[in-house]
Amino acid sequence: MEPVFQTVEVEEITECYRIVKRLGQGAYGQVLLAQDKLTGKPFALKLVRKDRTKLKSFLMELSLSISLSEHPGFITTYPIFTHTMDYYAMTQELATAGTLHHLIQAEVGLSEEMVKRCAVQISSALDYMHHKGLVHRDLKPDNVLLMDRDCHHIVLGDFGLTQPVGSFVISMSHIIPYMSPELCDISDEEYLVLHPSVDTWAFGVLLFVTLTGYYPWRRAFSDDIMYLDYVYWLDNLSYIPPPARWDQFSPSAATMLRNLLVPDQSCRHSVLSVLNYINFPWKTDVSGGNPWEAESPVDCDSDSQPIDQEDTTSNHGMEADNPIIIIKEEDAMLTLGLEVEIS
Ligand SMILES: Nc1ncnc2c1ncn2[C@@H]1O[C@H](COP(=O)(O)OP(=O)(O)OP(=O)(O)O)[C@@H](O)[C@H]1O
Repeated sequence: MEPVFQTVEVEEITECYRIVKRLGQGAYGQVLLAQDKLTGKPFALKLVRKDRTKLKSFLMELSLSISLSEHPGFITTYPIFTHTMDYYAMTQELATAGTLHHLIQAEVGLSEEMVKRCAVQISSALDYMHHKGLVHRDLKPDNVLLMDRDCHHIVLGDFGLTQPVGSFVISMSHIIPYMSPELCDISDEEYLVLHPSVDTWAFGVLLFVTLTGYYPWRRAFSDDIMYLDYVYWLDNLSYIPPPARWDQFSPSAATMLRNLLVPDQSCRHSVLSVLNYINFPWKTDVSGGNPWEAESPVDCDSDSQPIDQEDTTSNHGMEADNPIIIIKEEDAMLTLGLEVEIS
């Protein structure tokens, strides 16, 4: 990839920027609200520690972020690479309303209208990436940045894990609820050939979370009872009621989600398939009869393998709730008036 940015080398980041506060903290660095010392313009400054990140990886993320900026569904990243003694830094447009994660109310979620607005914008952004041959790989509410609190304009950020379709992916050190079954299932000696359907799965989980305020499961793996309940339901749709929380969705929304959350990745529908359901209600109409009658199975090409089914009979029925946990570390820091330390 050709470098498309200007390089700035300074001893300390505060030589160029005035740090206002911390916006977020990641595994490899932090994101700060900063102001350009010359123009006073505010922006987000993403700092990554040099001792935890390879220069090549950082430049790859920077280049990808800059090139995706041309689409309105992605955060604008400015073509500047700053490095100090300890950090690599990139500058981005400020998402003034925070992230989707901050907005979701645990055990409640968001209004259907807002979720639909998000669904349209996220599906368009993901479809754009997929057509460029890229997989985001880290779609979750923390990486959906908001330009307004009503979600009329939202964008995707954080391309630290983004890779081309067909890349080899090794097992991750930790598993999160947004990871697809094939990602959760990579053993230490194996790798997965990356496909856009991992984003489709994460998108399905994100819609579930935003509509309910609950995770559907902790991880899409055979040791998770809620995931096993879901898989068991898929195989017995006509005979058993939906697992907990799924009864909050209208049959249309449940079909939409099941088509995204197909355990067999080759049967997952595209992210744009959600648009077919936009004009239908997504939450259950409690005044009606049983909306769960006459369910049809998940669509799957006739060539595709059937869903891998374990005997989960004994696991049927929920034992644990999974409300989402909202950590507002930066809010707490602000309330306490703590300084953001930065060299
Ligand atoms: N452009 C931005 N405007 C406002 N806030 C931002 C912006 N970019 C990131 N943030 C905040 O910083 C947090 C971390 O950002 P980001 O995910 O890019 O960093 P990261 O180090 O890759 O994090 P992680 O390791 O969790 O993936 C976001 O969840 C968000 O709260």
